[in-house]
Amino acid sequence: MTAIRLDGVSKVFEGEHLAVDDLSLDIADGEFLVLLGPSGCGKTTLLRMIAGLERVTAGDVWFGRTNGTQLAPRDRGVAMVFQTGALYPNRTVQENIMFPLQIAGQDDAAASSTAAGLADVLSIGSVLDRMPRTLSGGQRQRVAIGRALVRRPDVFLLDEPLSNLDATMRTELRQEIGAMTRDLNVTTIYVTHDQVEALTLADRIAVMRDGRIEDVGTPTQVYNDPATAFVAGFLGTPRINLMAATVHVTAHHRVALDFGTQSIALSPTDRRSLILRHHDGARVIAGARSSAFSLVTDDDPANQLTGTLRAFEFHGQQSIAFVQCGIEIVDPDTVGRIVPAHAQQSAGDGSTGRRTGSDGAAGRRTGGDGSTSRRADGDGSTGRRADGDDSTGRRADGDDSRGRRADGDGSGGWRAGGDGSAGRRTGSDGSAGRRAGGDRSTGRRAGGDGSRARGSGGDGSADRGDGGDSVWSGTGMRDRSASFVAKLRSRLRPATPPPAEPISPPSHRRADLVLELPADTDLPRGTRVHLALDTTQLHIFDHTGHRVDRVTR
Ligand SMILES: Nc1ncnc2c1ncn2[C@@H]1O[C@H](COP(=O)(O)OP(=O)(O)OP(=O)(O)O)[C@@H](O)[C@H]1O
Repeated sequence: MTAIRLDGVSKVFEGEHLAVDDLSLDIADGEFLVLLGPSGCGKTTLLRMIAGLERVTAGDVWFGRTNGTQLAPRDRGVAMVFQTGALYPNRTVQENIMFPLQIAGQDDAAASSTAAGLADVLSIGSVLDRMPRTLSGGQRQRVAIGRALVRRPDVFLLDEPLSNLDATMRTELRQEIGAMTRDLNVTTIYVTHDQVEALTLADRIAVMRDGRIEDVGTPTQVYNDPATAFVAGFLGTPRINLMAATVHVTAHHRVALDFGTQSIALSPTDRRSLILRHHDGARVIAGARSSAFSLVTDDDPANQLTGTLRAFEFHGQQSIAFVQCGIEIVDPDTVGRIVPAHAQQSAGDGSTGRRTGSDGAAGRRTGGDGSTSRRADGDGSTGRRADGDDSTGRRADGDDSRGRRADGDGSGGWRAGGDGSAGRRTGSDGSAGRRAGGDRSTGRRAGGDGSRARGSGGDGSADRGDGGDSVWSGTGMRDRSASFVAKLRSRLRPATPPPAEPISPPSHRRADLVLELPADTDLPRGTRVHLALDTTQLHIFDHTGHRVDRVTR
């Protein structure tokens, strides 16, 4: 059992591929934290850096008061379960589970008894003598979990453990993982791109994009009060409707959101009105989940949007309506994505912010067009050697990048409103203190013996790790690499002055509002529909996708 602190952690893969970008986060002792995000955002890389299976290019990983950045995997008190629980094929279920205890020197009788007890808890007591090849996928994952937990690790890491299971098995095992980790009170980090798993399991969810945390909070917070348009779009089915709007301030300081052919008024007492009335003409994004809309009749005086029902789908429990209102709909996946400087320049013709945005993002992540340009700028390794700076350089660069981001956020004149730093801010604000190790720490602590050696990777992760590599053990080397990361980042986002438009403009990929309606709603296609919009349920983002009203966790 231990708290974890990630302090400015970055990972650069070969080819200047920045997979994790200056990420800071506190995870409380006993907390269940879910890393949620789309494929390729850096979740697994981050998990592997915590496990010691991947070198940290810059930053530090703390386990309690111990700086574990240089610790070998087996010395971290960490156990990890992978997507496909790798088992020893020639050992029975019981032998698989008891193996870590045997390695630790426990006698066979005691190890066997502990393994059998744990197998019962995991509902695999009846298959103790079976070989792994005869098990279902769900049973195999249970064995892998048992083997990881048998030595009571301080930290339990799970990387998409349910992704190969069918829906029923996922639900079942998901609930068991939740119950078991709470009973054991082990600090758990769980990687998934499945929002249901995240919302149902987590004490807190950290939503990642492009190697950074965009938002972190309880499931209710990130769902009901998302810090960015991307987070709002990632959580919830159907996806939130993100409508491009222009702020219109009347002579009487009333604020309306103008969607082109139609508009809605905000209540004068709405706190967003108080912010937006200073931003007449600003482009914003109004996010409304389906629940914010209700079907009304034409003469209803409420704030209304009118449209034509283009399609209507029966989904059993409810129906989904696609309503054309002539409103530009913003794609949550691209809004606010940072465009590398070279991609902006090379886009040149300005024809397509959209294309620039996605090329830029891909380039940065895959070393596609982006890496070519970067090399032209100068080789990363040369920069690193030439720099050869100490930690001061790193901190200066780091601060610089933070400041730059804050500037960038506000480039649309939104500095007073949303600074968009919620992820970073909440990630490092000592939220550990808030959770205070959970109310559930007592039982677990009483049960464990607290020894660090205890949890040394029951899954054999120690054998696979490279965290003890002596090349990386020198402080100077790490600081130089930190400096390298800062340099690399500065090429992605130029330091000063901030580019006029560092953020890819929102792209609009669909023209329908998507609404959930009762299953028995009877509406033919082509019907003219009137939708009342409850503006108190609106989330309003600036053009970079950050909330205009500050999100504090
Ligand atoms: N060993 C590696 N060498 C180079 N690039 C890598 C390596 N491992 C991961 N990457 C890249 O780093 C980025 C982050 O990968 P990572 O596996 O951490 O993402 P993820 O969020 O876990 O994705 P998924 O949900 O698909 O597993 C990806 O673009 C990936 O291609």
